[in-house]
Order: sequence, then structure tokens, then C-alpha cells
Amino acid sequence: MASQNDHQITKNKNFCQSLGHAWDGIIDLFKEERNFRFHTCAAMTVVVIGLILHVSLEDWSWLLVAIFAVLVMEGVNTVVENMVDLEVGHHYNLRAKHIKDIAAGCVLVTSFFAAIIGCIVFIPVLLRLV
Ligand SMILES: Nc1ncnc2c1ncn2[C@@H]1O[C@H](COP(=O)(O)OP(=O)(O)OP(=O)(O)O)[C@@H](O)[C@H]1O
Repeated sequence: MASQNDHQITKNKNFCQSLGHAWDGIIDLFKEERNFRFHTCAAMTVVVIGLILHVSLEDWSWLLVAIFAVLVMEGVNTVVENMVDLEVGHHYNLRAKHIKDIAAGCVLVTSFFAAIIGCIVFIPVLLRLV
């Protein structure tokens, strides 16, 4: 596991070190980003519902694509926010606003995609049950 206090600025020495830093990144995302925690909870709920409703293998593929697309997009949004903050700090900047709003809009578009996939997968299964 990579330490957050080792002040490393050189390239990683091996795959395990790379993996450790990547894991630290996921932990940071989870600790610091409320939206990432929300999307993780939503993803786990979808997985539980999928297991209960015995959705098909093809449907699982679509659900997993939707889940990981949202989580990855949320991570990219966080990277963009951090890079903008690193550059402009706490000053109001119109370009910073555009960049952050567009990144947030991309998360929203991906979430719509995930919601549509959820409807396509779950509505027919639920209709068969009633
Ligand atoms: N430096 C800045 N200059 C101008 N507008 C800014 C700046 N920083 C943030 N904003 C505005 O405030 C909004 C929220 O800021 P930010 O994305 O940092 O917060 P957040 O709560 O982490 O957002 P999200 O809910 O998307 O994770 C941005 O979408 C943007 O409109």
C-alpha cells in the first residue's frame, strides 16, 4: 500500500506501488466526494435488485457498463475540479466556472444514460412479475 506521506514525486518502481497509489485515489474519492459515495450506494442497490430479480447475463453487462461509466465519470469530474482549484485557487474565474460546469454536466449525461439502462432492464422484468 502506498503511503500518503512518503512525498514521492518519482515514477512508481513496480506494479504493486502503482496499484497502491491507485487504491489511495479510490479511497480519497470515497472519503472526499459525497457524489461518489452516493453513486456507489446507488450502484450497490442496483446490484442487489439485479440479483433479486435474476436479470439475464446480457442485462448484467449493460448494468455494469452503466455503473462503471457513472463512477469513472465522477472520478474524472473530481480530477477536473481539483486541477481547476490548483490553477485558480479560491478566486472567481469565469473559465473555471465553465470547465467545472461542463465536467458536472458530463456526469449528469452519464447518469441519464445509467437511468435509461436501468429502465430498459428492470421495467420488463417487473412487468413480467405483476
Ligand atoms: N473558481 C471558481 N470560479 C467560478 N466558479 C466556480 C469556481 N469554483 C467553483 N465554481 C462554481 O461552483 C460550482 C461548484 O463547484 P465545485 O465543482 O468545486 O463543487 P462540488 O460541490 O465539488 O461540485 P460537484 O457537485 O459537481 O462535485 C461549479 O460547478 C462552478 O459553477
